[in-house]
Amino acid sequence: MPETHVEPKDRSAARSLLRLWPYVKPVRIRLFGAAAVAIVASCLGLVIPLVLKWIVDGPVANRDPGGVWLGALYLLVLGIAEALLFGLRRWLVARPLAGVEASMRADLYRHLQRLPVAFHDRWPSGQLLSRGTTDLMLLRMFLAFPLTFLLVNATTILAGFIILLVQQWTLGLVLLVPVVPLVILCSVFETKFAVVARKAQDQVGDLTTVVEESVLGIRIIKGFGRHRSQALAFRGLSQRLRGTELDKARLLAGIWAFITTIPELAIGAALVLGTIQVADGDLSAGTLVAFLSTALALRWPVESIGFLLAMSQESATATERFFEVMDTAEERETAGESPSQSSPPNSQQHADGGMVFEGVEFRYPDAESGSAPVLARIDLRIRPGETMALVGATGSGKTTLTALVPRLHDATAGRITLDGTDITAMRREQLRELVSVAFEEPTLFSASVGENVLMGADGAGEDELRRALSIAQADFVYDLPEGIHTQVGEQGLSLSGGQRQRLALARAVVGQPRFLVLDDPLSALDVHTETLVEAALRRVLESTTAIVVAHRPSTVMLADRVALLSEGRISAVGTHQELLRSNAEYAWLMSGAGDTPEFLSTDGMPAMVVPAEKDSTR
Ligand SMILES: Nc1ncnc2c1ncn2[C@@H]1O[C@H](COP(=O)(O)OP(=O)(O)OP(=O)(O)O)[C@@H](O)[C@H]1O
Repeated sequence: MPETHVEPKDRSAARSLLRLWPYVKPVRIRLFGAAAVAIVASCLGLVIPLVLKWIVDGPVANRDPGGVWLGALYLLVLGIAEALLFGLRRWLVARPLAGVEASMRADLYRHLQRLPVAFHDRWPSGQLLSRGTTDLMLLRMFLAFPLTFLLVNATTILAGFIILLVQQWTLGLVLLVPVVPLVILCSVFETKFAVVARKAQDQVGDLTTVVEESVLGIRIIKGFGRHRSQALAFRGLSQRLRGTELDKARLLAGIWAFITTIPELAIGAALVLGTIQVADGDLSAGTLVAFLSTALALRWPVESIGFLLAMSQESATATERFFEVMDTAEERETAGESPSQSSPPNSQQHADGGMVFEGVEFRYPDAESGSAPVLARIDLRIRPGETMALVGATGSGKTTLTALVPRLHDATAGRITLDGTDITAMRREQLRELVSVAFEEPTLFSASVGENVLMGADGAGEDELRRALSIAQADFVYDLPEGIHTQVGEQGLSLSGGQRQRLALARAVVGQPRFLVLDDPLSALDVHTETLVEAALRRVLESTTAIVVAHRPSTVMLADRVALLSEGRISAVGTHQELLRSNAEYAWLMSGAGDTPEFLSTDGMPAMVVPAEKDSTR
C-alpha cells in the first residue's frame, strides 16, 4: 500500500500562502473590493449597539413611543444593509475565484504532462489526483472565505475595541486582558494543527491511490478473490485518516473552547463592574447596554478566529503540496542548440544516417548509488530503412533501451543520433514527430477509436486513419457499434488485449514516422492475426528505421538483423540465422522455455556467448 507522509518543514503559513499571489493578482480588484464590502457590512453591525444606546438613554428614558419606533426602523435598515452587503461580497468573489481554481488546475495538468517519466515512476497517482482536486478546492474556499474574514474580523475587532474604550475605557481594558493568553494559545494551536493538516492531506492522497488502483485492477482483485483483503487494507487506511481527522477536530475543539470561554469570562467581569458603576451613578444604563451589545457583537469575529486559522493552515498545506509538484523541474529541453535553431535530421545529409547508439549508458534516477547501470556501453547502429530486433532475457534492459529513443528517459552517458542528429539537440516535439512508439501494454484513452489512433500524428485525416487500421489489422473497429466513432472506456477496458494492441500499433504507424520503436507490440495477438499484422507491418517497416523488441521468433522475422542484449550490454549482433548458429544464449532464448538445445551446457546455461560484432556501429 502506498503511504506518503511528509513532515511539514519549519515553515510559515503566510509565506506559503503568498505564493498564490500570481494566480490571485488578476482578480485582486474584485477580491479587495469584496473584502472592503465585507468590512463595511461588519462595521455596520457595530453601529447597532450605538442605536440601542440612543434608544435606551433617549426615547425609552423619556417614555417616547414614536422615538422607539424610529430607533427600531434604524435597526431594521442597518440589518438589511448588512445582509445585502454580505450578499454582494459573495457575488463579487464567486466567479473570479472559480477562475483562479481552474487556472491553477490547468497549470498543474500542463506541468504534469511535461514532467519526466522518472517523476511519474516515483509519485503515486493518488497523490497527484488529490493535489489537483481536494487541495485546489480548499484553496478556492480559502480565498473566498477565511482570507477575507481574517481581514474583516481583525478590522471589526479593532474598530469594536476602539468603540468600547471610547464608551468606557476601564471596562474596555477588562475586555483587553484575554488578548495576551489568546495570542499565545493561537500560535501553539497553529503549530500543532499544521502537522496534522499535512498528515491528513497526504493520507487523502494515499487513499485516492488505493481507490484508483482498485478500480483499475478490479479484474485482478476479483480474479484472485482479493476483495476482502483489499477492503481490509482500505479500511485500515481510512481508519488512519479518520484518526488524523479526529486529532484535527480535537485541536479545533480545544482552541474553540478557550477562544469562547476566556472572552465570556471577561464580558462577565465587565458586566459585574458595569452594573456596580451604573448603581453608583458613574455610568448611564444606555452606555452599559451599548457596551455589552458591542462586546457581544465582537463574540463571533473573535470565536471564528479558531477555525479561520485552521482553514488557513489547511490551505497553506494545500499550497505547499501544489507547489511541490509545480517546483519539480520539467523535462530538460535541448542541451546545446536553442529550440528555434534545431531542425529535424535530414537523412540525405548524413552518411552516418539511421539510428545510432554510441557508448550509451543508463541508470534509473532512483537506483542505489554504486549499483551497476541498467544499460552500459551500448554501441549499435540501425541503418536507414533497417529493422533491428532487440532480443534479451527478461530484465536485460530492452524496454529501457527503447525508452531512450523518444527521450522518455535521458541516457546518463553516451549519445543517440537519428540520421546524424543527436536527439538531445532536437526539440522534444520534433523528436516525437520523427519517432513513433507502441508499447507492450497498450494504453487507450477515454475517447473514440479514431481519436485514439489519430493521437499518433498531428494533422492526419480519415485516409491515414483507415490505412493505419488496415496495417494493424484493426478492421474490427468497423464492426463496433459506432465504427471508428465508438468510445472506448478508460484504458480501453471494453476491448480485448489483442484489439487494444492493434489500435496502439495503428497509432504508432498512422503518422508514417521515419523511426519506429515497437516494444513487443504483437504479444497479445493470436497466431493468425499476428501473421496478418506482420505481413502488413513488413510493408511499413520497409520505409522506416525501426527497433522492435521481440520475444518470439515470429516477431524477430520482421527484422533484418538482431541485437542481443545481455544484462544491459549488447553481446551480439547479426541476422537471426547467424545468431541461431553462433550464439548459444540467443538460440536458447528463441527455443522457448524447457527446450535445452544441444549446444547448451548440461546445467542448462548458455555454453558460449558470442561477443558483439566489432563493426556493429558501422
Ligand atoms: N522505473 C524504474 N526504476 C528503477 N528500475 C527500473 C525501472 N524500470 C525498470 N527497472 C529495472 O531495469 C531493469 C531492466 O528493465 P526493463 O524493463 O528494461 O527490462 P526488459 O528487458 O524490457 O524486461 P522484460 O522483457 O521483462 O520486459 C530491470 O532490472 C528493472 O527492474
